Amino acid sequence: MKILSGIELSGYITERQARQIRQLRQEYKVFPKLAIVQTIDSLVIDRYVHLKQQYAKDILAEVEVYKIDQAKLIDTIQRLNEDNAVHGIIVQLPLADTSETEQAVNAVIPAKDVDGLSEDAMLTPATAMAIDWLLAGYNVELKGKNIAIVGNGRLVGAPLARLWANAGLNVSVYDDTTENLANEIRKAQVIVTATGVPGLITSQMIQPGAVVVDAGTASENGKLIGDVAEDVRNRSDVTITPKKGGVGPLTVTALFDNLIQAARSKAEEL
Ligand SMILES: Nc1nc(=O)c2c([nH]1)NC[C@@H]1CN(c3ccc(C(=O)N[C@@H](CCC(=O)O)C(=O)O)cc3)C=[N+]21
Repeated sequence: MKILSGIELSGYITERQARQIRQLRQEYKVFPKLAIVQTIDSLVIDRYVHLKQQYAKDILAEVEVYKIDQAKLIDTIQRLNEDNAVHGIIVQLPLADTSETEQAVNAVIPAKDVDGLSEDAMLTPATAMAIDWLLAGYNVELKGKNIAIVGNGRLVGAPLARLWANAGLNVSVYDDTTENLANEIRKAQVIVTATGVPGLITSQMIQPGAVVVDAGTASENGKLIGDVAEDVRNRSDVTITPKKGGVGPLTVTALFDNLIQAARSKAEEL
């Protein structure tokens, strides 16, 4: 088993980001700030938010967390849209009431949409960017390969499929309800999975020498658990993301790359 280490790759990018932020602060007096809006009080969500705050500290970015009642969500987003000191806004998903997800992510103005989740997003969605970086960083050639994306969610599957289809790659999108999922996935040399169904992807679905990216984030007893079954990790021919330190940390890094870009656009206006 060969490992695709997101944490290792992110180390290099973090250094570059710290330099970029130092320059923005010193030369332009722009202090990149991310606002995180959260409507659920849960340990898992709190931990994700905490990871972003920790990362920000390392690169000298600023983070403000708004834990609010969902009734105030749209108002809060609009206020942050207008706040000149805020360069990026993320609506931490899931929302307490998921029926408003569409409306909420679309309320973020495109220039500050560092998650890249709204319909008119200008920036690349962070998780898609992270997975793209990870494979490029480990020299995994995507051109000419059959790529299976399992899961068509708003955070990972859908934006990644769009990114890669636009790049002319051969992507097929499935989910946990696809009939004969095993047969479909077996055709792929590269598999990205983000369904949140633990153990969905088993060894018998995976062709020899395949590359597997597990971006599933189900949680069981407060522990993060991916989509890939244990038997896949026992294979010596497969290249795969680790249980910890895979896509997750790179997603945070990608998010801050978008924040830096948003802050730079602001600096150029000055
Ligand atoms: N609007 C929005 N944007 C998001 O980007 C977003 C979101 N909502 N909602 C929740 C998911 C989840 N997510 C993760 C980020 C980092 C790790 C991460 O770094 N995980 C560590 C482990 C962390 C630990 O459990 O200690 C790892 O994989 O090694 C995981 C998951 C971002 N999300």
